[in-house]
Amino acid sequence: MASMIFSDCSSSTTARLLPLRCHKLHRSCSVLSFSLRVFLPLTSSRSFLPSLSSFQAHVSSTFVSAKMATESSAIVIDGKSVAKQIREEIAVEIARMREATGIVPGLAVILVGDRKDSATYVRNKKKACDAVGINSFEVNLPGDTTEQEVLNSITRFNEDPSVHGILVQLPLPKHMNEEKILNAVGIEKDVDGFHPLNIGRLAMRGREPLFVPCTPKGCIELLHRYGIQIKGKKAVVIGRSNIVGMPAALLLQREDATVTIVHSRTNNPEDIIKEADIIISAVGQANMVRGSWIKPGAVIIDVGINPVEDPESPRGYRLVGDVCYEEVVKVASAVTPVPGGVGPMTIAMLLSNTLSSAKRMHNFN
Ligand SMILES: NC(=O)C1=CN([C@@H]2O[C@H](COP(=O)(O)OP(=O)(O)OC[C@H]3O[C@@H](n4cnc5c(N)ncnc54)[C@H](OP(=O)(O)O)[C@@H]3O)[C@@H](O)[C@H]2O)C=CC1
Ligand SMILES: Nc1nc(=O)c2c([nH]1)NC[C@@H]1CN(c3ccc(C(=O)N[C@@H](CCC(=O)O)C(=O)O)cc3)C=[N+]21
Repeated sequence: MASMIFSDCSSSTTARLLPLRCHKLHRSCSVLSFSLRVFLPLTSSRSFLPSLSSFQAHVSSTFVSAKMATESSAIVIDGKSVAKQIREEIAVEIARMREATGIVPGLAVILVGDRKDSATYVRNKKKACDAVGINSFEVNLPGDTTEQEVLNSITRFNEDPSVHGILVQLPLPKHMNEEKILNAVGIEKDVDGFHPLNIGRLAMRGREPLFVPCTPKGCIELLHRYGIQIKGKKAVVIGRSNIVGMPAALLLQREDATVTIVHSRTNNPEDIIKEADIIISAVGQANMVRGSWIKPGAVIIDVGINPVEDPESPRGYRLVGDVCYEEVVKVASAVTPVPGGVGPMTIAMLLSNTLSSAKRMHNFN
């Protein structure tokens, strides 16, 4: 996690989710002078999962024309609710598979070292597995363990038929060769989608990866489920890491967006970002993207998870995104909050990849 910092943005009003009636009708929102398309969550026909929508059941159309509100005008893309819905869909599928075949999907997580944030993520993944009926296997190794010991655990899980997905929690301790370790995960169990063969296939036209990395997949799934068109749009991805930025850009391109990547050496990033219809930010800098950088009506997916000091919070800090939420919510047409945006989707996609893996291995559709 990035170190804690104060930011101007964090000192203004606290970000709040819009009430659902604002998503639905928009009559309760005050109106500005220009129109925009308002996006409603929907069970995407392109979704990898069957249609099952509880919180959307009352919403009949994909798009509703509406006016932009003067304050807190953007639609809040509610990743927490969408992730919950997806987990429910996955649980139904897992039960169906178990009843038909007796097979229960299994996910193995390898955690090396004692980083608090990593331990929290791993705990949350285990809870999520339990809730949907995935067996979870966990290996905790001390920070000073050898690379060989990590490789041994991977080999064991590669050979274990009750394990359908293997995740090595990142970051690894500095003395370890991340490339060597990630390469050891069998490609058919690479539910993180970090194996170079999966990433290579993602990058190539006409090739299909066995798994798509969870966080970028979660970003695209949110766009689909909110009926936000990607094809033909100008998209900017901020950040080019192997686990988020780069695969997010590849996925957007596969969805027929025209994609630009902004990174730490980009000149005049604001000018490039201002052109974008869709922005995915994965930087790790609290509140970096300001309202003035955004084209009115743009859609913003904020991947950043940044702790900022907050004496009023029980933990002494709270999490904010890369985007100055209070500012962009007034300019964008839709935005993901932090927390409650992309984070829960990452875990939902991990469960989904694990289920797909088990189905593929056992030829179950
Ligand atoms: N919600 C979720 O599920 C997840 C959230 N995260 C969060 O997303 C954020 C990014 O994670 P990750 O991709 O692993 O981070 P990395 O540190 O690996 O990558 C950050 C990227 O941002 C770029 N960058 C850094 N500073 C700037 C800047 N000022 N302007 C433009 N680009 C910049 C870097 O550029 P360069 O390449 O030039 O160095 C790099 O490409 C973090 O906050 C992390 O906690 C991560 C994974 C999952
Ligand atoms: N091999 C590997 N795969 C990963 O997918 C991976 C990883 N390593 N290392 C670390 C990052 C980070 N990551 C997150 C997952 C969920 C939330 C999440 O659920 N966040 C909640 C908030 C949680 C809280 O309050 O602490 C939210 O945004 O609402 C965040 C971050 C996965 N990562």
